Amino acid sequence: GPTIITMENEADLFYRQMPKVELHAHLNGSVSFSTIEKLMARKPHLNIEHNMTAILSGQKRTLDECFQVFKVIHQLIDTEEDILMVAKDVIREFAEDGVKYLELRTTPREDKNTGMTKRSYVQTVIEAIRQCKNEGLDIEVRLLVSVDRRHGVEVAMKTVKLAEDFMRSTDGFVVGLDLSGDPTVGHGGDLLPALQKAKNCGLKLSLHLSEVPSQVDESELLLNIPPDRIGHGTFLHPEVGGAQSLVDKVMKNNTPLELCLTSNVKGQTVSSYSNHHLLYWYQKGHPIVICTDDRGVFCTELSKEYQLAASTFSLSREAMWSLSQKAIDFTFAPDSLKQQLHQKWFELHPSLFQ
Ligand SMILES: CNc1ncnc2c1ncn2[C@@H]1O[C@H](COP(=O)(O)O)[C@@H](O)[C@H]1O
Ligand SMILES: [Zn+2]
Repeated sequence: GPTIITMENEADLFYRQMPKVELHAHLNGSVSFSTIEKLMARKPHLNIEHNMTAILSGQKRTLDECFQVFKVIHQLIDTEEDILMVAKDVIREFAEDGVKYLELRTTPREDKNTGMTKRSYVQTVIEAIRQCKNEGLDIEVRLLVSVDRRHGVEVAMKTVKLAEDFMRSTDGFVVGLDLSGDPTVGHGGDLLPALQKAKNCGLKLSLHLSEVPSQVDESELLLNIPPDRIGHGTFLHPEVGGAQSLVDKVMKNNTPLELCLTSNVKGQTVSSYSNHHLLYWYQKGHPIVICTDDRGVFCTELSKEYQLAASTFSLSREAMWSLSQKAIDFTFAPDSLKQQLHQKWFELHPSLFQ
């Protein structure tokens, strides 16, 4: 029959073709269903089903239940071979969605049974980035090493050392450190020495901050470092129980916020798309960047997040383009690469806005 191009299809295409920057993507949360299927075939004895690794559309979970999902995914991905396949698939899929610059983040894991060490884990992710580059994929990828706040300051210190070693030894692939993990466990303040050490040695810092309510004291301490970017910042502003002093600090330092709409709605820290704090910061003209967080777990795409933000807040395509272009300046990439990306955006603009 005839092909009917609906408005939705046309918008899908527009946001997929729009060049984009992804700055907040956890590797193991970004694994697509097709990759999960390959992993399940490798490990049939685990008896894992799809609804254990992803939160389908219309479904919601508590944040706590989201963290149970990561445990299942981690069971499926426990060898260097798995990591290589997963990282390559994730990079390829971001490229297919029109992402031109990707900062992946991941928590180094070791596995006594398979012989995987934290060092070989990071090495393997870097190998995947190299292979994708050699295959000519139209995407630049950099890596942030993640500190899981649940594991405490000693592990954090070791992770920082590992990140530092890789930053110095591997032609610029490792650019920073991420603080993540279940925000209801542990206190970010305990990790200050590790985060400070990372900052001092030249690693850029992206910190999950105020992802859940009642973390004013912790956020205050973390903002004093200060971080180079903030993940979520959902409960920073006074209207949601944060504090004006936190907002003032973020604004004084002009610290960009990484915002992940679907993640926050499906994890129920934000009650609906229209109540997302994107609007609060956007109206202030504060630097924000739209991200996916965990595109596999939350069943989304970066293009979809842009489309959702545009439709929820009635933002024009030019406004969305401008957001994606400004995000180039919030990357942890060197200036030369930022310039190349700006050039790419400049060249692609006419093809999207005739
Ligand atoms: C939903 N909001 C979130 N808040 C905090 N941390 C999160 C997160 N989503 C993911 N992670 C962090 O990323 C890990 C999975 O990827 P990697 O194994 O590191 O690649 C999770 O175990 C958690 O530590
Ligand atoms: Zn995150």
